[in-house]
Amino acid sequence: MATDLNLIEFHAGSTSAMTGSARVPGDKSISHRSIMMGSIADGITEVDGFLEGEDAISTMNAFRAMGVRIDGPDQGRVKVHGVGLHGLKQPAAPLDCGNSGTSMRLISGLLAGQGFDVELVGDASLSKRPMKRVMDPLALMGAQIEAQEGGRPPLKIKANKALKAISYTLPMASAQVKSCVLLAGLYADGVTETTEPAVTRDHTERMLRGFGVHVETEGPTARVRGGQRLKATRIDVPSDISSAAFFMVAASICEQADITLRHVGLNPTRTGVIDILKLMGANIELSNHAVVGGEPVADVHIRSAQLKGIQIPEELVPLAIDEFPVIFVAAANAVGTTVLTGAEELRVKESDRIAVMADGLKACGVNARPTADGMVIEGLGGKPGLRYNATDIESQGDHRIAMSFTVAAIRALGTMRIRGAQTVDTSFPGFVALCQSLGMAVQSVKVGP
Ligand SMILES: O=C(O)C1=C[C@@H](OP(=O)(O)O)[C@@H](O)[C@H](O)C1
Ligand SMILES: C=C(OP(=O)(O)O)C(=O)O
Repeated sequence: MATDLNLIEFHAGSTSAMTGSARVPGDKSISHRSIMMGSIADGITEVDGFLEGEDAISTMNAFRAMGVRIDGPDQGRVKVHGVGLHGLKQPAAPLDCGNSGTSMRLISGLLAGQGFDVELVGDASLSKRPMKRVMDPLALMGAQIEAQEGGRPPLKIKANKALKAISYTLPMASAQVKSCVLLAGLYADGVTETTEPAVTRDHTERMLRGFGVHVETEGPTARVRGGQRLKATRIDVPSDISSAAFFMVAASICEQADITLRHVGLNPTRTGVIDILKLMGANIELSNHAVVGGEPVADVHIRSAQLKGIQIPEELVPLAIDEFPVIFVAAANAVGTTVLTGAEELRVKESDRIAVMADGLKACGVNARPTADGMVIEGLGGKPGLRYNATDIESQGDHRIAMSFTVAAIRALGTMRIRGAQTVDTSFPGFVALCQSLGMAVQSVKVGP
């Protein structure tokens, strides 16, 4: 996708009331993994609630190109006809991971131990993101991978059917790196072990177990023995808490809001955003708790609240890593100062989310000071009636930037134009319709060819 072009703009205006209930689309992390594991399983895996966003579709197309039959998606239903642990075939062309870091990093782990050469490419944003973090452990396992200057995509992976098991301590808190090594570990001789410096999302470990693989976890360490076969299963994908987060903040900062988000995935390695918003004084209640396919879910009820600035606890950072763009919007509307530290990973996402959010908030009249590993934001919420300036925002090829400023517009003085907003389809197809259904004043306007 041409992420640097302005094809779609969102025109978002102030909103004083939000009501209703909604179900946001399926979890992106779980959707990717359902295709990857379904593809190398024995038998047919049926998936419900699959995210029909471009990132998950990139993963789907990559496995189709390696000979896997995948039916759907049809209203969230997908059938993956697994080819078994050693059944993937060499693709005829490079695999296009689009905008998706998860696709490139997890697939490189799965493909490091295959009997064929393969190349992984991505769009302009993905082509700037660091891949050395997965190349280093895979090289220790004996994989041969070439990248561009500075370890950037494209990645060329050489055929190699003799991976060695390793014991790897991750230098950064990254579920993508952990998952990459564990997936490569399925093809290694012996037990592969990862140790993470802080808790990160554990969907890979949970889903591997769902496919009958024995994964041992002990504190920060996960272990998998190579050669275990995966048995096809059913997967019910919960709604993505990262997508729900936009409405948690929207309803919190809106003057009169009372909304419910249904069936949201509440895996404890993902709920940092709820903890952070509650520390800021948000009015969030959970009900209808259930467990689907090994993942906890619940309905999330949010009402308006006067938020206050906080020092964000560092241990919550990896548990809310994708939600910081919209947490910054919450902070901009709080009373007092919010300080984030220990979040340098935000600089290597689809955009540099510290720099891009600070620039956008400053253009809105908010005092936002970026730091090397976070941000200091002086909230405007304490001054009754003070609303920030409406302004134009560039999404910079980053879906979460586009959606965060759509939420920010709730308290803008006039209409905000969010440029390059087509990128939202990577993780949240139907975003604008869902905003409208809850009462937000936003339009999608086609401006490009
Ligand atoms: O494993 C995953 O599905 C993801 C892990 C996180 O990335 P990192 O591992 O780079 O922190 C997150 O930002 C990304 O959206 C999805
Ligand atoms: C960082 C993200 O995704 P990915 O790394 O898969 O591109 C995200 O969705 O915010």
